[in-house]
Amino acid sequence: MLDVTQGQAVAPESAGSLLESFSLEMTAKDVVALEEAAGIIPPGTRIAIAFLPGETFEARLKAAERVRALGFDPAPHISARRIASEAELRGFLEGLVAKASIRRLFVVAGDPPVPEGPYEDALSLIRSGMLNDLGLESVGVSGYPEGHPEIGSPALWQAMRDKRDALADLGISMTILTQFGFDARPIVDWVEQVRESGIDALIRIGVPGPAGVKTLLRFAARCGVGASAKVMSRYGLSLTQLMGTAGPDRLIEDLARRVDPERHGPLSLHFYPFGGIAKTAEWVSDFNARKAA
Ligand SMILES: NC(=O)C1=CN([C@@H]2O[C@H](COP(=O)(O)OP(=O)(O)OC[C@H]3O[C@@H](n4cnc5c(N)ncnc54)[C@H](O)[C@@H]3O)[C@@H](O)[C@H]2O)C=CC1
Ligand SMILES: Nc1nc(=O)c2c([nH]1)NC[C@@H]1CN(c3ccc(C(=O)N[C@@H](CCC(=O)O)C(=O)O)cc3)CN21
Repeated sequence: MLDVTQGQAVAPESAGSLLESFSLEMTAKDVVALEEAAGIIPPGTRIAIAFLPGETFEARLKAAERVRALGFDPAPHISARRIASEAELRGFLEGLVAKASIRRLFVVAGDPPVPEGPYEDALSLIRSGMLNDLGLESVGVSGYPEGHPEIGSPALWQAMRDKRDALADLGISMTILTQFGFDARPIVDWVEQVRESGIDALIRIGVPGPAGVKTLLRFAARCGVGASAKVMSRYGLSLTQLMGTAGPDRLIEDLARRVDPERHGPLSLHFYPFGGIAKTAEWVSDFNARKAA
C-alpha cells in the first residue's frame, strides 16, 4: 500500500524505471533453473554469476556460456581473495571472453580472511593489468548501504574512490552493486552519500527475491546483513512465523517513494533470488503486471 502521508513526492513511474533494467543473480548450479525460467526474463537482462566456494571454474564458465546462449548478458563475479594464481585468473578470463563474450564483470574481495593467492582485494585485481584489453564495458564493485561487519567505513569509502580511479584509468565504466538489504531508508541515505562524494556511477540496489523467513535470515547472517524484527516487520515478515514468505514489494515501493532521479542519479534493482531464479523471475513479471493494471 502506498503511503503518501509523509509529504514526499510519489513518482509512480520510478518503480518502473527501477525495474526497467533490473539484473538477476544465479550460481553455477542454477543453469537448468535458468533455462526453465528463460521465457519470462526480458531478453538482454544482465545475469550475474556468483563466485561461490566449491564450484569449479568449468561450471562457472559453462553457466556464463549458457546465459549468453539464452540471450542474456552474463556478468560473472570474481572473488579476488579466492583466486589462487595469475594463471588461474587468466584462464578464467580468457574462457569467459572466448565462450561467453563477456562485457561485464563484478569484482569483489570475498570473505576469506586470508587471500588464497596474489589478490588481496578488488583494487589489486583491477590494478593487476589482467582486466586490460578484454573489451570490457563495465566492472561492478561492491557497495554497503549498512556498512560491513569487518571493514570500517573510511576503508570502504577509500576503496570505492580508488576503484573508481583505477577503472577510469582503464577506460572501463564502474557500476556499483550493493549488498542486499531489507530497509529502504539506509539505502537511500547511502545513495545520497555516494552522490555527495562525486561518484555518479550506476548503482544497482541489491534486493532479495521472494523467499521464506528462514532462508532470508540464513543469508542475512551469512552475509553480515542486519535483519532485526523491526526491519523484517517493515519488510513484511514476522520473525515469529517462521513459515512466512515475502517478496520485496514493500521495500521496492518504499524505495520508489524515496528516490528522486534528479538527486539520486542512475539507479536500478539487482535481485538476489534466494528462493530460486524462477520464483524471482515470476515475481518481477507479476509485480510489473500489477503496476501496469
Ligand atoms: N557484496 C557482495 O555481493 C559480496 C561481498 N562479499 C564481501 O566482500 C568483502 C569485501 O570485498 P569488497 O567489498 O570488494 O572490498 P574491497 O576489495 O573493495 O576492499 C575494501 C577494504 O576492505 C579490506 N578487505 C577486503 N576484504 C576483506 C576481508 N575479507 N576481510 C577484511 N578486510 C577486507 C580491503 O583491504 C580494503 O581496505 C568480503 O569480506 C565479503 O564480506 C563477498 C561476496 C559477495
Ligand atoms: N559477505 C558476503 N558474502 C557473500 O558470499 C555474499 C554476500 N555477502 N552478499 C550476497 C552474495 C550472494 N551470495 C550467494 C551465496 C549463495 C547462494 C546460493 O544459492 N547458495 C547455495 C544454496 C545455499 C543455501 O540455500 O543456503 C547453493 O546451492 O550454492 C546464492 C548467493 C553470496 N554473497
